Amino acid sequence: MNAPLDKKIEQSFVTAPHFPIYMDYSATTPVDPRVADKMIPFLREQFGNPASRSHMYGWSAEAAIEEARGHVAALVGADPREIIWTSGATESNNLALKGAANFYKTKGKHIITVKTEHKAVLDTVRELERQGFEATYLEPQDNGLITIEQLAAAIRPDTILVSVMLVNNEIGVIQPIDAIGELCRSKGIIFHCDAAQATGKVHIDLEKTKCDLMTFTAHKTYGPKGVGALYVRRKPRIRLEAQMHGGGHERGLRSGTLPTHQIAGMGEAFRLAKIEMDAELVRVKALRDRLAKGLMEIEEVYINGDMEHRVPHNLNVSFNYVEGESLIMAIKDIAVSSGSACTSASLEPSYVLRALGRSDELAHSSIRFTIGRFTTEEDIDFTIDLLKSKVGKLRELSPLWDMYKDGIDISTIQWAAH
Ligand SMILES: Cc1ncc(COP(=O)(O)O)c(C=O)c1O
Ligand code: FES
Repeated sequence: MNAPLDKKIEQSFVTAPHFPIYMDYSATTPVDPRVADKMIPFLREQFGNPASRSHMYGWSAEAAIEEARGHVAALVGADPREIIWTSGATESNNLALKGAANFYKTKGKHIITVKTEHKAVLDTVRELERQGFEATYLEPQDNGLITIEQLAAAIRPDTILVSVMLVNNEIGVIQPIDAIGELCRSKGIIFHCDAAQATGKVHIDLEKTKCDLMTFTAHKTYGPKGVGALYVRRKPRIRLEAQMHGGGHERGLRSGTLPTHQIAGMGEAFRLAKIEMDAELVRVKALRDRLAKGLMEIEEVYINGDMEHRVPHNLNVSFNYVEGESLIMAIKDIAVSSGSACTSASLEPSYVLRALGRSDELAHSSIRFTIGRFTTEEDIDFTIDLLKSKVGKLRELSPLWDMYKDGIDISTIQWAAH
């Protein structure tokens, strides 16, 4: 896995002389061609700076931005004035957490989050700890979900902020954000939710859900990379300390010239998601269930995370007695990941699966399949056949598999220290 990039690409074209079937939709999605078409005019004729108030170029860019703001707001039941453009979910999480913690620090310094959050939340909370805030990291249950009782027990008089994601990027489980919102509101605590993986997959209604800050990104929902948004509630009004200073764009909350083409793309992607979501979820779920059924025909396969409270496009599976990285190398014809894209560069077992109580071995032998808008039934059937054959071959080489087959309980073996 650690060969130079050009070597890796070259080798992979030897074993699979074409682009592999894409099953990594949670790392990023392809841009929908309709989204790309929407973006192009803002790179060509309508290239104006949306902040230019004195001519047609500026006005048309500004109009595109406000149209897109409306589409993003409409998908999540927000007022367009509650949507602040950012460069993606990482920035939105930083702005939400640092912005709220610093604005409200005189009220208290305690923050609650969950061990299985994305690094863009965990590392930001760690940074806040370095600045003098205190944090509690909730441990999810074996199914990946937290309970409302757990959260209630962690709340202290000085808790100012709770951050719980809507959909987990590795295992796809959906956290109970309606109940979390109710509890936080009743205690006067700000509730931030990272919904990067949720748009177009879970119905979000911020008129109903008592969430104060919500993070979005375009590139997980068939939009371009490098653009996102932060929802900032107006009623009751949530205040933030800006993290980016400059020209005072986005009502002073996020300075910087707005990337019109990116934003127009995000707006179009979210507009399409709203229209097509219900039909798409049914189609994708049928494909995911077909994949799950096929893979479960292999012996010693475990699904990670709750299957009921879960987005329909995610399947995270551990193939016991097979090393995850070797399996990924053996199945070059499909593009999957052994965890989340950001952490797959390290060979550490997934911290998300570890937090669910999975052993190192099972965490190491896990693969995340995430499918989507352009996945076909043929892709699924090909994947099942490929996995059946490669898992079988790798196990033939595994002494542990032989022992398991001979009925030896491996957990009782005393391994030599090294
Ligand atoms: C849950 C979650 N939050 C945040 C991010 C970071 O998003 P972005 O790439 O837009 O910064 C991701 C992407 O992997 C994610 O899955
Ligand atoms: S791309 Fe999802 S973890 Fe970074």
